[in-house]
Amino acid sequence: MGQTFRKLFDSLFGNKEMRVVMLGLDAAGKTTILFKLHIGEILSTVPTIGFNVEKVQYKNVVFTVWDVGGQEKLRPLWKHYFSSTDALIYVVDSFDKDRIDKAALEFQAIVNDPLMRNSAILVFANKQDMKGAMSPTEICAVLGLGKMRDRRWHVQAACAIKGEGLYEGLDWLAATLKHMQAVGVPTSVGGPRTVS
Ligand SMILES: Nc1nc2c(ncn2[C@@H]2O[C@H](COP(=O)(O)OP(=O)(O)OP(=O)(O)O)[C@@H](O)[C@H]2O)c(=O)[nH]1
Ligand SMILES: [Mg+2]
Repeated sequence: MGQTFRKLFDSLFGNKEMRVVMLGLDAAGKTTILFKLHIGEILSTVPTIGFNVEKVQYKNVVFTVWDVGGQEKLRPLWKHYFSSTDALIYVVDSFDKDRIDKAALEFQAIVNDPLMRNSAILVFANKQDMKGAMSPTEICAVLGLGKMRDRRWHVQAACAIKGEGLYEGLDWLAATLKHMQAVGVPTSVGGPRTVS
């Protein structure tokens, strides 16, 4: 009986736990976003060697966010974080025009991986405070999102150091994941993760 109530409560209020992997080239702003979401202030960040992981609760959804270092030598490790992942947060430095094509290539490799074929995709077009930064529409075009008709994706303008756009992005993610689960669309592929 208790279990039944619990299930009813969860289905009404969406007390869900979601696994999210946050990727992007080095210096895109991933760790800044994680810190800002979790503790609401910015500590200075150093390039992540390996990963940071934090639980962030927002709108009855507990996001376990894996923030994985983005340096070139670390990118081959990204795939170890794909199994059982419900959502990808891909962070782009909108001011780094020199590396936007590289960011797009890495993005395509992630979203085309069989283990990521169901995951919802939130793109943060970060560093919008920088004069001359690419707009979310430009980022959307370069990443090739317009062609991805069978996926749930959203590009969110953000400025991580000021915290702008971050909760709007999570709003979309929470609503999208809840909707996918409510209508029975799978969000993840694979069994329990092996990397800890
Ligand atoms: N101007 C500006 N700088 C930002 C913003 N977000 C992050 N930064 C800066 O970008 C630099 C890199 O940020 P990190 O959060 O460490 O980047 P990362 O994606 O975690 O990098 P790796 O750990 O190497 O993969 C830091 O100096 C941040 O202060 C932003 O919105 N605007
Ligand atoms: Mg980092």
